[in-house]
Amino acid sequence: MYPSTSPVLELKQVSHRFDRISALHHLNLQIRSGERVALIGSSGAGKSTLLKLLNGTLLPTQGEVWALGYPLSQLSGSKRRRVQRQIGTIYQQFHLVDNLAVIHNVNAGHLGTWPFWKAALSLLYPLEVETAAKALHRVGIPEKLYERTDRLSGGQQQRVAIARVLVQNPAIILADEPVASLDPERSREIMALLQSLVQDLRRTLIISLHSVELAQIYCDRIIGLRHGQIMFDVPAAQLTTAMIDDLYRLKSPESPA
Ligand SMILES: Nc1ncnc2c1ncn2[C@@H]1O[C@H](COP(=O)(O)OP(=O)(O)OP(=O)(O)O)[C@@H](O)[C@H]1O
Repeated sequence: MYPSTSPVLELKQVSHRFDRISALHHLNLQIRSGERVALIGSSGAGKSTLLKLLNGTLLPTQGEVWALGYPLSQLSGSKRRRVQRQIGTIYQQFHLVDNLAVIHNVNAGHLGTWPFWKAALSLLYPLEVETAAKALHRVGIPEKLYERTDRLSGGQQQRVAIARVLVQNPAIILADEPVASLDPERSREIMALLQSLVQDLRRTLIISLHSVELAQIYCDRIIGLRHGQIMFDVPAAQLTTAMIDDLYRLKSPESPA
């Protein structure tokens, strides 16, 4: 069992470059179990890159990312995948298979643990129906179990993506702008759902958001990223207008007017 006092995610002097673009520079960060952390900052600040480093989709070009006590870049493929199964990710574009019934998309949460034959069989005769139904019930759309996914609204599709993560049952949930495609009311509903799920299930949430307001309402810690660096890392209640203005300012102070 992973000790609850240790950080569940840790970045030690992490930098990441894409060829000539330096996306993140020398980040140091610790995230503890149960925290709800929002990443905010302008387009291109490095939020998605940071989330990809945290779930091991990308390995840093410098430094080390530790997840649940393991240094990701030093793990063999199978060991890294085992740690990655403990980290579920939700995306802006849902990443669902449109022409399949909802149950198959929810069951995709088992793909990290099911052998190939089981996944293939389940496409013909859905397996673990009760688990999928429970997850859909938890996200508020139990009646959609056998509906074709592309017949659902954007908000409902995001609920399916969240149900898939529930089935995966990870310790950590990452969300990359999960409400960016939704209207304000649907955005608040999805944020409230994520907040209640991670609280009830005692999970950790790291979420990138374009809305500072949503970050303040639904998260307890806010990290501001600017040009690949951490500008601030504060409890949500301590975020000030000046900090927000500084974060989204178009020019840096040293730039000529
Ligand atoms: N695959 C890639 N190849 C090259 N450059 C990349 C790649 N992915 C991201 N970048 C660059 O890295 C920097 C950080 O991008 P990133 O997507 O992490 O920002 P972001 O804060 O998530 O932006 P947004 O809010 O628009 O999603 C940007 O300069 C971007 O152009």
